[in-house]
Amino acid sequence: MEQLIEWINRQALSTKLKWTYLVTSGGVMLLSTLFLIGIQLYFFTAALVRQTQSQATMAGENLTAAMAFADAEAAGDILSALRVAPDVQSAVAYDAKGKAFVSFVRDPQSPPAAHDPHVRETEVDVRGVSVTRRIQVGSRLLGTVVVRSSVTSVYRQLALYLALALPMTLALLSLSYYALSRLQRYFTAPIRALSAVSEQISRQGDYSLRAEVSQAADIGLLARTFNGMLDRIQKRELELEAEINERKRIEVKLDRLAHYDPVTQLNNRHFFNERLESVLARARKFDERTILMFIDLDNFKTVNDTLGHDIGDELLRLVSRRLSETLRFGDVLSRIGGDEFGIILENVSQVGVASLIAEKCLLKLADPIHIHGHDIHIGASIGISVYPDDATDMHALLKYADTAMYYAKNGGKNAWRMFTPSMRDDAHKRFKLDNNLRRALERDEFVLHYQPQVDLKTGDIVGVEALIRWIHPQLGMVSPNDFIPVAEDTGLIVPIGEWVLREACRDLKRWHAEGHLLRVAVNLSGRQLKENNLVAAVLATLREADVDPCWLELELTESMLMDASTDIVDRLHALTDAGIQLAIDDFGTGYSSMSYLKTFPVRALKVDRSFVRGLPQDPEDAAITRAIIAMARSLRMEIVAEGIETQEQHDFLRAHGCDKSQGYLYGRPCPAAQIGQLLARSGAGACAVDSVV
Ligand SMILES: Nc1nc2c(ncn2[C@@H]2O[C@@H]3COP(=O)(O)O[C@H]4[C@@H](O)[C@H](n5cnc6c(=O)[nH]c(N)nc65)O[C@@H]4COP(=O)(O)O[C@H]3[C@H]2O)c(=O)[nH]1
Repeated sequence: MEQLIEWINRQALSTKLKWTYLVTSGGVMLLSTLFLIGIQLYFFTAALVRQTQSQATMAGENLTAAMAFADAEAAGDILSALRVAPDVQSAVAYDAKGKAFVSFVRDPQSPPAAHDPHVRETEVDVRGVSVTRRIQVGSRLLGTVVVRSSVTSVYRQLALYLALALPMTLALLSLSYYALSRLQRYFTAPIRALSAVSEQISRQGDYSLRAEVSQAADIGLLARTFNGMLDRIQKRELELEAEINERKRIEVKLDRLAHYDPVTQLNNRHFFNERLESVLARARKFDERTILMFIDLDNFKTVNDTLGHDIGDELLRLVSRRLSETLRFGDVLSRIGGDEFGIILENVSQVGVASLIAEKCLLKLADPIHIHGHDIHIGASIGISVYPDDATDMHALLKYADTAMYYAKNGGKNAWRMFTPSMRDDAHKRFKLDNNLRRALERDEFVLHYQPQVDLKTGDIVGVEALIRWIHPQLGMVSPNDFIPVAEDTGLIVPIGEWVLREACRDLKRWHAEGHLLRVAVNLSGRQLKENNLVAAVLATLREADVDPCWLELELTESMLMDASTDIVDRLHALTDAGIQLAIDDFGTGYSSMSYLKTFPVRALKVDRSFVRGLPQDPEDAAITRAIIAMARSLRMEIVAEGIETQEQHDFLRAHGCDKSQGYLYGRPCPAAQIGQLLARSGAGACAVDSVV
């Protein structure tokens, strides 16, 4: 039963309805047929009873004479006459004592109708009808006659009726089944269409499909509601799709931003570090060698500032293309900083490969790069560290490659350097310096020394150069050559430079107050020049110390001017407009082109001591020094020579028209107090140095 209910539940609604109709109508038909059969049975039996009664009555009347005369033969004939009635099975005449007198039996096998004075005159059972009639003359009873008819004919007629009714019922049921199927298909077509659409939607996920709206009120409403629901789902789906697409786009963009450099389309530092980590993990596992290279472009800043950022960007693109052309498939090239590139060479058999690749890179970058009519010469400084030879730790490898690159740059640029253990000590020292430098200012560990500058014509001290010294509590006196580059890298040079200027102005004010009118030269670092408030800060310091700007000379290097942006040029003009003098330090070592000198409001050139060293014997040094002095004259600039150690050098420079000199010959850098004593010895005004002139 449960299985049947389950089966019914599984059927479609249309099938259930169809079978409900069929079972109901089939049941009704069956019941009405049974009812008709019952009625038929009743009427047929009643007719048989009536017929048997009349036959018994007639037989009783006809038997009266034969029974009165005990004429068995005549009585037998009368009963045999009942043969013509097909339903009569037997007829028996009994005498008054109830003894059978004569009988008629159609079928000798079946028993004749028995006489029972106690039963009713008419007796009906399932096999037949028995009717008993009295035979009497007047009030004298002669006997009884019992006629029995069979109900076979009744059953036969009913069977005939059934034989006709049953096929008819089946035919009607089949017909109604067929008609119901057709009707049901017709009526349920909109529902099926609706479910087909919903099934298609769920299969294909296509929410643009719509159900056909039927005219039937209820299903039409259902279809309209269904379509309305689809409208909303489709709208939501489209919104969701747009939202997902937007999200994906942002994710891709963020991923690109996180891992790619938009200018060169190379991977960025973030990716580079991630990749290096995984490459090193692999190298560790398979005992492989990995090479790490840092490439820093030389002079990129100059190009960027002088030719503009568009050309700078294009230059980076072309450089990255050239670098990738030197590498093989699988090597990693990333832009890890403004003008810095990083290379990872995986699974390298020999360390020598690193130098080969570095050479190839330098060679590739040696050819000028043509951009918008400009021929740009760009070199590079390359630092190399090797896993596991130099270090096994990723951070150490990165630091060592950077240190080696720093060495390549400091060694004259356009070169490569492999990391060496001595560099490690240096890097360590730099690191220590960096940490200590931060505290040096607070702990007042800096002192200022001054080196006299002498007028070559008069021999008077006309100025001093302020040179910083760091008295480290453990390391002792640390050379500015060691800590100034670190201070520049870390940005600490800005507060340190401010301190130097403050100190120098204070000392100068004292000397001026003592009547020694001299000028102080202060070194300015490139980092300070980039500070927006440089001019304001310098003028404020001068104001604070009550020193006229004309007594201050700021020393710049050629490289600082070569890299100068328009902002910096404006700043330099603002300084000179305020009355401050500008001098170029270490002149002659940086750039071959002198044309930039016209752009900047420079008043003095300081000939680098490397040219002075060979004077007067070295013809080349002599020629260069003469040329520099001549050029300065034609540009109406003052010329100052550095590093004068001998009388011959002094004489040569004086003879060739050099204005001022500075060097150990006149005095080593010394504390302000000593300079004060030197000035005091020479009396008021500019003082002459005794040892020379
Ligand atoms: N062999 C030799 N050397 C001589 C002679 N005369 C002077 N010198 C040295 O040459 C350097 C001159 O300074 P510089 O070229 O500006 O070069 C300076 C300058 O670039 C930088 N520096 C020093 N003080 C400061 C400062 O306050 N600020 C900035 N930004 N840089 C500074 O450190 C550099 C080195 O300074 P110092 O070690 O004091 O070295 C000084 C000085 O001691 C000589 O006759 N022979």
